[in-house]
Amino acid sequence: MSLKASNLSFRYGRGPWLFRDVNMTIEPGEVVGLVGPSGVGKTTFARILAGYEQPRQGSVELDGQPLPTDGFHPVQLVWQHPEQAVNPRWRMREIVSEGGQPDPKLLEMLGIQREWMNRWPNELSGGELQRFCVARALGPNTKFLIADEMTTMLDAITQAQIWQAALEYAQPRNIGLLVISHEQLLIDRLCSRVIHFTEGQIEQIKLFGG
Ligand SMILES: Nc1ncnc2c1ncn2[C@@H]1O[C@H](COP(=O)(O)OP(=O)(O)OP(=O)(O)O)[C@@H](O)[C@H]1O
Repeated sequence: MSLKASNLSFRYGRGPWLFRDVNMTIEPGEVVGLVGPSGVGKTTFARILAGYEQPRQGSVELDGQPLPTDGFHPVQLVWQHPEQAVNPRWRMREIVSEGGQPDPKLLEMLGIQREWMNRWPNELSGGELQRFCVARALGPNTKFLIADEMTTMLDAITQAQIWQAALEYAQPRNIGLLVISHEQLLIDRLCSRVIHFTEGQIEQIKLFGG
């Protein structure tokens, strides 16, 4: 069940091409880093993989099949602004089960307290809200998780707790992870492979530890 991007090209409107003919494959259970300078197109690339944006050229396939255009998306994206990723009119209980009932074990691993379930999104801190977004993204049908600066705005302890839970939960389930971050230490610690996104292309793929 690999996630494969083939010859992906994208530009906004008539603007310059952000990237052209990008090829990338992530295997199930793999933890891959994606790094590159600000504004180079990493978030846009992530949005295409998760089905929020259509490529101008090329395709994204999961296990050789096009990604579904409706229903639950097997490639889930968590980005750095949880408050913009939730419906403010829903209670947390509804939000977290948007893609299916979350595993209670995962909620516990993420430190989600039962009493938070009845709250509205604006009654939680950014870190508490992001825990819910991670729980929602690691739903029962998720095959790949794209973490786009997922813990950038959080303190070191919360950051470590969320990553530990995400990895501990994803790995035995063979969920692949794409970690987009400017924090080199985080990338070094988590990823077995790092993709460098530079002007318009994926420039090199560096392998660690085989
Ligand atoms: N909806 C949009 N319409 C037009 N241009 C956009 C749009 N969204 C992003 N861009 C532009 O596309 C370029 C790439 O943005 P993107 O957010 O994908 O980069 P990034 O590599 O993730 O950057 P960062 O590391 O700062 O998050 C930027 O120049 C940005 O201004």
